[in-house]
Amino acid sequence: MPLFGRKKSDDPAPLDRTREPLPPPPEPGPSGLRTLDDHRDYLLSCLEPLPAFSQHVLDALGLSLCEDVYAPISMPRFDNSAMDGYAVRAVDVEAAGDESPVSLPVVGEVAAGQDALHRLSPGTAIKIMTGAPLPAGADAVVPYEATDRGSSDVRVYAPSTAGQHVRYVGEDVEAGTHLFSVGQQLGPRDIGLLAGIGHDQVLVRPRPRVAVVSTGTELVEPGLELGNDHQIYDSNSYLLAAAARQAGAHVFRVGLVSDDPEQVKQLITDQLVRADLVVSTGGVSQGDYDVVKAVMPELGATDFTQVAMQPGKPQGFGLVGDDRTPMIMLPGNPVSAFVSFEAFVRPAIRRLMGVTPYTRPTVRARVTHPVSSAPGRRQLARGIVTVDEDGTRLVELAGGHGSHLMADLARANALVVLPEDVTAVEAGEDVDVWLLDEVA
Ligand SMILES: Nc1nc2c(c(=O)[nH]1)N[C@H]1C(S)=C(S)[C@@H](COP(=O)(O)OP(=O)(O)OC[C@H]3O[C@@H](n4cnc5c(N)ncnc54)[C@H](O)[C@@H]3O)O[C@H]1N2
Ligand code: MOO
Ligand SMILES: [Mg+2]
Repeated sequence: MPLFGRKKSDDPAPLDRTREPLPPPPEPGPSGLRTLDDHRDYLLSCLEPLPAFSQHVLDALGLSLCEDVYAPISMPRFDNSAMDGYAVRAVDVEAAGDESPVSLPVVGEVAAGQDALHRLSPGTAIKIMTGAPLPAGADAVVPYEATDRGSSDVRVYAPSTAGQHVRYVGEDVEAGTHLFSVGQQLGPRDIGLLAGIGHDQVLVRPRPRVAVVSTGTELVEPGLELGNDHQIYDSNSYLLAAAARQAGAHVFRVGLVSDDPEQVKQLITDQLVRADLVVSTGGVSQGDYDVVKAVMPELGATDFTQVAMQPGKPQGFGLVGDDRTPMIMLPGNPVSAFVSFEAFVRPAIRRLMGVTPYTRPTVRARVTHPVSSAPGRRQLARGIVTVDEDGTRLVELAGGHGSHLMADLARANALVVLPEDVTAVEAGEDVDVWLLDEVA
């Protein structure tokens, strides 16, 4: 069954989200706001990995395996040649040298894919190509370069030893070997090995179908004319669709909807037939037109809260519609939306995919300039990480803290994570960072 374009009703065992009530949301932390960790853990506790599908191995790239895989065949399947040359008995050419070549009659030939029809008799040679089965009676291969490449007789100019240039059955993988475990995320080399043992299908968790929606009456689709002096282009649905795709999701970028309660409700409802997760931006703060917060409780999403983080303080979450599809409602400022994606949506996508760890690994880096942070909030500042000639990881901030500063976000390659109780870091101190890109 194709994974793309599948409807939820196609799922072999649709998730039954109706039985278990949601756990109660966590209590506020020391600052009076919910901590980032509590909010993320709460979201994750309300999600379960998607049901497994049998999938073509190539389309399983990046997906999490739902079966243990054992090798049905050995690799190599048979003793074979590692070189183009002549199959011989090593003992027949042990005296060979530049000045004292050994001459052997060539009694046959075997290429890759062919059966080795003849048994090698003592004192003879059989032409053999790389990957061809070693004829019975032979125990070594002499490469062409050590011979005169003769056709009816061959002169061998170098001695050989038993086993030379022979690849033995099972020396790579023995039939029955346990190769892959449940939960393993498949990379290109794994897919090569799966194909090598003959698997065209594997059982994996599918890519979550993630619908991304921007809300805001001021928004205009990129490529269209801005209608008045105060309209802006919708960057969030592109930013988050790209980030979700990079995280492994199959993304539907739904685009934008104005701050009209009925339109927001209708558009979200329309997505529920296909989405495993809905992500929206905007409309979750205190404003008069913050409609997401106003209308989503009618569809079942009720957890609107403030998280002790900067940026990304206002957050919404809930299960919406009859089948209680998870929906994460992020703040509208683009940097807040992105940082919230990293803190909550990326882990949620990974949880749906059954891929661990859910969170980005934290690494350490040395700040090159002093950094300040608001008390009581976990700071997730845009940073630029480099590696100096001693191999020390350095980080400087990319511009200011403003959550509208998109160009600084684009040139950053990391988020600098400062704990809630830290208000200042001096140059030369080490801090935690999440690397967003590979840093040399
Ligand atoms: N009185 C208060 N006002 C605000 C508070 C607060 O605590 N009290 N919090 C501020 C913080 S922090 C954030 S973050 C924002 C969150 O706002 P909303 O989630 O309600 O988002 P909007 O009001 O819809 O938009 C905020 C801002 O972002 C721009 N935006 C929205 N969507 C997009 C998009 N798709 N592409 C580009 N830019 C977008 C929008 O034009 C606004 O400038 O609230 C603060 N206010
Ligand atoms: O929380 Mo807002 O995201 O600080 O700008
Ligand atoms: Mg607002």
